[in-house]
This record gives sequence, structure tokens and C-alpha cells, in this order.
Amino acid sequence: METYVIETRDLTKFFGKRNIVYHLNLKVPKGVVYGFLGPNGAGKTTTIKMLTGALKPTYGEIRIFGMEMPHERVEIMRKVGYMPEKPIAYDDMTIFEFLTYMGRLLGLKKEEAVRQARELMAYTGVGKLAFHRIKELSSGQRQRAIFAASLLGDPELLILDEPTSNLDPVGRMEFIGKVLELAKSGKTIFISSHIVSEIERTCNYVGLIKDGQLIEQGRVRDLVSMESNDYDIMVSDNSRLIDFLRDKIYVREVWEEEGVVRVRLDERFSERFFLEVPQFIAGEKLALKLFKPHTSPLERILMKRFNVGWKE
Ligand SMILES: Nc1ncnc2c1ncn2[C@@H]1O[C@H](COP(=O)(O)OP(=O)(O)OP(=O)(O)O)[C@@H](O)[C@H]1O
Repeated sequence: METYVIETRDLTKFFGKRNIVYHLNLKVPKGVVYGFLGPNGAGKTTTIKMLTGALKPTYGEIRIFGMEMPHERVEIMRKVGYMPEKPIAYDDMTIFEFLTYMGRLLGLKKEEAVRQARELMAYTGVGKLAFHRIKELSSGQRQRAIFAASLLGDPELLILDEPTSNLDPVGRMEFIGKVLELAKSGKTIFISSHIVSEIERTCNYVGLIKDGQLIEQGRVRDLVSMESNDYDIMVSDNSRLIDFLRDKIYVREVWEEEGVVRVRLDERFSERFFLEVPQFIAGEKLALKLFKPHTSPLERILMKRFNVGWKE
């Protein structure tokens, strides 16, 4: 059985009579980078606040590392780094003071808190601003400092709420690189965002939330390939291949696009495609340059399937 780092059952939140999150069943496997994706107002921040114990669910269950939130909040949060969308300010502290203070709150010894603060300021690109007060920082610099704070104590799970909303394009690219690096080191990472392209570049797992409900959840790879029975092929003479494919029972459509032959398969007969096409290519002595499933960008799939318009 797959073990989940985060698992919720029927997680629900009302604000007054308004139902903001509804019967959410999140399953976040260990070691994935999970993109929690949805348009503005979908309920992402409300969900994350419940996951981190900042908000009490109206009903439903939350298990993180198998422990129950909010009852075992202290134990859970020892293993979790949390980057809130709107962090508490600590405006008059310098970044260095803020990070050492947060490290101490986590239970680190003073020297260790200082060591990690220094290391994480360098890692997140705010080393030169160590002695600037939080209130003097730009919103992007502040976001980097909060990212550094979420990494204190080397957490096994990172929960990041819209972590790049204030970063410039270079900052965003850097951030993506860091997330991939942290994932490689074995951490599970849960990121909320409304930016599909960013999730696509960073995440291997995705959960889609709309109007407080989870409408899809799974591996990005599966979501993308579910959509498509198209194959891309390139040979030394594409027109001979197209002539060959045109009346085959396993081909619904075939056409050429930017020098690549795109074949839309009828999946009922696809095994014949995989047998006959290589035989034809070898028999005709064509040089094979490309043969792979066609994948369309996640954004296009989501827009089509869920009729949701996301914007950068
Ligand atoms: N404390 C609250 N009281 C009443 N309504 C609230 C409260 N907090 C959030 N809401 C409402 O709940 C809905 C979902 O908000 P939430 O912040 O969870 O969305 P989100 O998906 O994180 O959106 P965004 O991408 O804009 O940050 C919104 O309509 C918001 O107005």
C-alpha cells in the first residue's frame, strides 16, 4: 500500500454559511513534488491553513506522517516547513534576527540556529541583506527570507503557499531549480499555485481544486498521457510513411506538422501500429529520427477538460 505524507478525508470548511472547502480527499505520496493548483479563490490557502493547524476544519480528518492534525500539531510541525502566503511580519527584526529567532522557536540550540540562518540566507539569495530590517525589504526579498525560514530544521515536508507570487522571472527560475534540488534530496514538497506553467515545470504530481472541490489528482505524467493517443514520428522520407499509414485500421488521422508526422491512433488496434510501422521503416530502409508519444502541455489539457482559464 502506498504511504501518504499528507492524507485528508472529507476535509470541509464553512465560513458562516459559505462552503469554502468541500469533502477534500488529498493524497500526497512520499517524495513527490505536489502542485496544488486552482484559480484565485478556489480554497487553496484555506486548505493549507487547515493542513498546518492554523485553521480548524468544520469537519473531516487530516493525517500528516500518519499523525492527526490538529491534535498532534506540535509533533507534526517539527517535520514540516511552512511558507504562508501572508506571513506574520516581524517587521522590526533583521533577516538574520528573524531566522535565528524562528530557529530557536523550533528548538534549535543558539549556535545551530545561527549556523542554519547563515547557510539559508546564502541559499535563498538574501545573504547580503542579513542586517536589513524586514520592513525595509521588497516583497520579493521578503518572500526569499520566508522561504529560508521554511527550510530551518531541515524539514521532511515543505508546504509552500504561492511561494513565487512576488518574485521576478529570474527569481522564479531560481526557485524552480531549488525546489527540484530539494526534492532530489528526498523531501516531499506541496506547493500551491495558480500558475500552471510553473507547476508543470516543477511538479510530478498535481491536485486540481475548483470551488473548494478536488476535481483531479494524480501523476502529471498520467494526466498528460491520458489525454493523448498521438504519436510523433520523423523519418528520412515522411511522405512515404504518411502514404503507408493513411488507410490503416489503427490510424484515425495522420498529418505532418513542422516536419513531424503526427499519428492519432485508434487504441483498439494500437498493437498492430507498433508491429507494422517499425517493419515498414526497416523494409523501406528509411532512417528513423524520432518516435515518441506526443504530449500536449498541461495547461491546454486543463483548460479544455475543466473549462478553467488560468493566467500567468
Ligand atoms: N476568514 C474568512 N472568512 C470568510 N471568507 C473567507 C475567509 N478566508 C477566505 N475566505 C473566502 O474563501 C474563498 C477561498 O479563499 P482562499 O484564500 O482559500 O482561496 P485561494 O485558492 O488560496 O485563492 P488565491 O489564489 O487568490 O490565494 C474566497 O472566496 C475567500 O474570500
